[in-house]
Order: sequence, then C-alpha cells, then structure tokens
Amino acid sequence: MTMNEDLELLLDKLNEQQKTIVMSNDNILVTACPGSGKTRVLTYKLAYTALSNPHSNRKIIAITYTNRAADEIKDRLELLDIDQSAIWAGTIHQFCLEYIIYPYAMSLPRLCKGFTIIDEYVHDQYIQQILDKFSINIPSYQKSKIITMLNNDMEIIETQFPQVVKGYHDLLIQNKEIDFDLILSLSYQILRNHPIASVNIAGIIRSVCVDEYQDTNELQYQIIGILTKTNNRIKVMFVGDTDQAIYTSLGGIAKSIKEIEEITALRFTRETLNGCYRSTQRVIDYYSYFQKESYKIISLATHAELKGIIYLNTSIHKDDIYDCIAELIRHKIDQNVLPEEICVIAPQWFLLYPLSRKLRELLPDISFDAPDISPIKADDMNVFYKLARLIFTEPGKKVPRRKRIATEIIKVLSEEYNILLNEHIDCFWILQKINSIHPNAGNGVDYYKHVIEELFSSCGINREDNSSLYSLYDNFIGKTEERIKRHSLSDDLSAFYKMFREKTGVVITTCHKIKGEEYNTVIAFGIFYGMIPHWDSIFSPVISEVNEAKKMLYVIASRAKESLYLFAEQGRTTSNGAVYALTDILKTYSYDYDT
Ligand SMILES: Nc1ncnc2c1ncn2[C@@H]1O[C@H](COP(=O)(O)OP(=O)(O)OP(=O)(O)O)[C@@H](O)[C@H]1O
Repeated sequence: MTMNEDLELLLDKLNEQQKTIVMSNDNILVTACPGSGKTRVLTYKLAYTALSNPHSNRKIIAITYTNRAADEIKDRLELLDIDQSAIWAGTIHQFCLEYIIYPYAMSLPRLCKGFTIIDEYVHDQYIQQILDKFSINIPSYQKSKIITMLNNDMEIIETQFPQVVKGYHDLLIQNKEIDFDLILSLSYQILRNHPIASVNIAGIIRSVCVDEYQDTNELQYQIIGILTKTNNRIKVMFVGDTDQAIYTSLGGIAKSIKEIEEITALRFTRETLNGCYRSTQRVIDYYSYFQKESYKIISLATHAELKGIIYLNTSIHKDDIYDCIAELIRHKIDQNVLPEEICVIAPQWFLLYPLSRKLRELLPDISFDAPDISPIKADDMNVFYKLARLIFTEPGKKVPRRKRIATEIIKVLSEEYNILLNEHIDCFWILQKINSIHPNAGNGVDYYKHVIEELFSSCGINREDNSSLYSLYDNFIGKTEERIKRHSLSDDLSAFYKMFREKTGVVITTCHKIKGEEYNTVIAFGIFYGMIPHWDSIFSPVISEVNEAKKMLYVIASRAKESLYLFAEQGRTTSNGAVYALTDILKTYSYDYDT
C-alpha cells in the first residue's frame, strides 16, 4: 500500500471535525465534548504525522494524564499497524525523566552524583519522621495536605509547616533522592538555566500533543512553553474538555487560548468536537445543565433517540442501598445489558469496599471488576512494579505491551541506575529470560524474589555494586509484605497473578477513576454535599464549590450511554455526626426524572 492510501484509510475512520484536526498543520486547541472521540483523534493525529513524513527522525510526543491512557494509545497505534519508532507516548513525568532528567542530570548539582526517585510511601514516611523530630502531632488528613512541592524558583510554598517541608527536602538531598513533584521542578530548572539542554531537546521534537489539557498544571505548561520558545517549529495540540476539569485541587488549570499563546509564543487555532458517539440525546441534554458555558452537543450514537432511564432517588435508606443496586444490576442483565457495560460508582473508596463485598454475596453468579486491595501497590514509575507486571502476566498475551515494558526496564536500569548491560540484553532477551524462570514457590513474594535474583544474576547485576537499586528492591518487597499483613491478604502466587489479570464484569469504581470510560448503565450513589463537591472545595477560599460539583456531575452523567441512576441515600453521617444530604446543585435542578 502507498503512503497516500495509508493516509486515506486512516482519514476514512474520522468524521469531518475530527479529520480537520488530524490534517491541520496549525497549532490547535481542541475543546471536545464527552464521547466525541478525543482518544481517536489523538491517536490518528500521531499516526497521520508519522505517516506524512516517515523520514523525519524528530519525535512526535503525546502527553497523557495516566499511564493507562498512554498504553491505550500505543495499543491502538499497534492495531493500526503504525511504525511507532518516531512516536513517544507517556505522562509528563515520564517525558521529563526520559528527555530531560536522565540525559541532563549532569547539569544540576542535585542530580549529578546519581539519584533515586522515591514513591508516595517513602514520602509519607519522611514527613512522619520530620513531624516526630519537631514533635508536631497532627491528624493524618492534615499531614496529607502539607505541600512539599516547590515553586518555579525551588522555594517552599507551604505556609503552615514550612520547617517540615525544609526538613523533608534536606533529607531528600542528603539521601540523593527526588520525589514525583521534583521531576517537574528540576526539569524546568534544567530547561530554564541550561540553554544547551533546551536547544537539544526542542531540536529533536516534531510535535507535542497534550491530552486532557484541562488537568495540566502550571509547571507542565511552562515546560512545554520553554521547548516551543526554543524551537517554534514544534507543532502543538492541546485536547481536552474544560467541563471535565476535576483535578483543580491537584493544580490542574484549563488555560485560555490567549494564555497558552503567551506561554508557548505560538499562534493557536481553536477547534471543537461537539458530536457525541456515546450517549443518547436525552442523557446529553441532562448533563448539559452542568456545563460551565452552554453549547449544544449532538448525539451521533446509533442509539441517539432511545429513551433509556434517568433516575434520582433521595429516599432510600443506606441499609437498603446494596439490595437496591443488586436488584438493578440483575434487572439490567436480564434485559441483556452485558455486565461490563454496567458501572457502579461513588465519590469515595470507603463507600465502595462494603458495597463490593455485599454485591458479591447477593449476586454470586455475576463477576465484578471491583476495587480489591492488591498485594502489590500499583506504581508505574517503579522498576520493580514494571518487573512484577511481566512476572505475573501470561507470556503469550499482550506481547507488544510486554515488549514496551521490558524496554522501559532496560532504560531505567541503564539510565537511572547507570548499569552497563551487556549488548545482547534487549527487550526480547528480558522477556525470554522472565518467561523461562519458574521457581518452585507457592508464595507470591518468594516467587517474585527468585525470579528477580535469577534475572539480575544473568544480567550481572549484584547487590554490592548497585546499592541504590537494591535499596529500592528491599523497600518494594518490604512494602508488599507489610500490605499483605496489614490487610490480611492472601500471599498465594495466584493472588499475585490475579491482580494483573484483565478484569471483567460489572465495574465498581470511584467518580474520579471513571473518567474517560463509557458504560450502557451508570449507577452512582453517595451523591452528597460534602463529597460532590468535597469539603475541601467547600472550605477553600479559591475554589468554586458550585463549579466543582458541576464538573463532577458532568463527568459522572456523561459516562452513560443510555441509563443513569443517581442515589443520595438517607442515614449517612459525617465523622462529626452531621447528616449527609443530596448535593445542592441537584436540589435546584428541576428535571423530570423517571420513576
Ligand atoms: N468517527 C467515529 N466514528 C464512530 N465512532 C467513533 C468515532 N470517533 C469516536 N467514536 C467512538 O466514540 C466513543 C467515544 O470515544 P472516546 O472514548 O475517544 O471519547 P472521548 O472524547 O475521549 O470521551 P471522554 O471525554 O468522555 O473521555 C468510542 O466508543 C469511539 O469508538
């Protein structure tokens, strides 16, 4: 097939609005409604850019909000049979590590003598250690609010406990460690203070596509801005939906086109995607009430005209909610809705654990993709977690993904831990080696330790010469063992395989985690003022509680293809005994709900 035929085949799968965006040679800011095919547009834009200039060796970068989204894009490109050698997709943290921190660590005194990246768990341990040192006794919710992130000039932002943050950073420096936030701040420092680094990095980039731009934080915009100011040939696309900006509390900002133009020193064209392939027109009209600035979304779904169900219940008691949801699920399945097409959500995890237990009891014949506490904590930045993903998944399945993970492992070992691996060690070798080690251990941790020891020994990696890698390893094992003990989990090998198995069945998750997904039926409970919006927004002097509630309800409702059930059950109280009630904005929304 010729290149033009390849391109035509790609474009055939897009509607006119999507095509315009994919083919545009401008810098574009795309505001896209839910279900309008943002992921499709982004994937096809990457494919189109790669195919239209196959000889360019400059990189096409896609920045996604989660590792899962990056995996999805890479899998879709694989299905389209696109050569991905010029395409890079990952989170901003991964981008910063691979393109800025690892190659230019020598330019910062803090990094030049080697460094390791700590995770949330170590972060929390350090904070506790310093609070103890200063004899500060505060509740855990307050601990988690201590801002350890620094500003663009590496100064402390935290106002209430600045001495704790100083102690924390001193400890990191002393241990030659950095945390997640420092990946961004130090990348910014390198780009800003070392023009050679920014010229080199910007010089190898062809385009940057940012997904979910409404969740991008200030530093991320600034990092992209330095690159485009250094090389104005870089083409930029921001795609997102300002009505779905539910990460404001984590620093996400949906910048205006003018602000983006200022930061990047580029001119932008605005494009819109307002055709929704997901929901019926009725569901769309229902959630459009929560838009910040009203605009018309048109259903392009084959089921656009179906009535479906839109239901709100504020009278059910919390003790009856599990039976009621179980009945609903049974009813939907009897109507031939697939279990995978049903999702039950709540604003907080603690509401979901008892629900999952109860639903499994009430519906023993139905499978659930429910929040289980897994023996290993998911952490895609940790090389030992990446190794676990290979060790505890079946060799013959998802081979391209396994190859990618193996390649990432080699990269981390050589670039982060400066390990000189033998030339023959490539992703195939790693996969073959892991596939061939089958220790005789029924316990998951022992099994994992055996594989790692044998793998490392065949790679020539030993404890004596690689103390920082082994300290991460010991920490990883220690944390896993502690998790198993704390939550009384099974340490059986099968429990480790289970955690990485693709889950099927009725999905049970939180309102934040459901973002980007779609289901025939969405059942949401716990729709309370204090959870939607969260108390943090209600008490915040800078965040608008009404907007936060609107955005959350917009995300929840826009996941539904046909049916949406909302519950604000009676009888739930806060820890202080105050009674939870329906979120305010739904009290004032006079909608003609189904009964
Ligand atoms: N041109 C198209 N033709 C047919 N179906 C499409 C087209 N574009 C997208 N879709 C379908 O629309 C649905 C929604 O797509 P996608 O999940 O990419 O939307 P989204 O814009 O990312 O949604 P959200 O913002 O809610 O996360 C998917 O099922 C996708 O296959």
